[in-house]
Amino acid sequence: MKTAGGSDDAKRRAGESAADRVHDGAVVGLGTGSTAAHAIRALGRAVDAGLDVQGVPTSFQSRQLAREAGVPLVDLDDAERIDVAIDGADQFAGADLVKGGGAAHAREKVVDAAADRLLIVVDPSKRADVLSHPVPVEVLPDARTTVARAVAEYGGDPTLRTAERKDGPVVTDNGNLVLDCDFGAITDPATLARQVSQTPGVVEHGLFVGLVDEFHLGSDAGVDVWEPTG
Ligand SMILES: O=C[C@H](O)[C@H](O)[C@H](O)COP(=O)(O)O
Repeated sequence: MKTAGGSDDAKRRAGESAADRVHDGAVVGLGTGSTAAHAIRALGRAVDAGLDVQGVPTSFQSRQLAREAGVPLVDLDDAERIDVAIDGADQFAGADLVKGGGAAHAREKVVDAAADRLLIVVDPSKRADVLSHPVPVEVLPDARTTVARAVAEYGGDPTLRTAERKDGPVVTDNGNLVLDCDFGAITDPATLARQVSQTPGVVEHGLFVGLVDEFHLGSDAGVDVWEPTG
């Protein structure tokens, strides 16, 4: 599992803090990544202690982890509602995020946007004044070149994500490819998000604009919780 970034203790504090917010009877979106994994494990312990929840996984990884932790699952298309989603981020600035370091951002965005409340769990290494992390763009395999050309026209530098323990590209849970697109400093995330979304062949991108209800930032000292403004 990807563990880059801050300390595991900081991630654990953030994940446990968000899991504490989940009420009995809730349907919970289960984000992907090393920080959301701590929330899933904490939910599993809460289920052992009697909490009644159903989890909606956002990836193969979060489904497996939830199974191991004992969190009962419901598929996204069977869930009548999602009360709260808990998810990580690769970078945040103000209320906006870059996600998709684990290539799970397409399903994450569907679940996170459908949730009544989205709680984002992060550590201090994710904080920025302006977003500048390369934006993962999931593309239909045949559209890789045309999307890469369009991204270059928007001022981005696209790189096909390659696998670490397989020759060739990363293939997402949805059977698609990922272009990591470096736009430098992203001063207008909403406009860039619209441009990339409108590009034929793009399945989903990792810019999450205006979706967050609450941040849980774990550090070695504790957890800060706040609601973004604007
Ligand atoms: O595709 C993966 C997700 O968007 C993750 O939530 C994101 O990459 C953050 O992961 P981590 O908590 O491991 O840094």
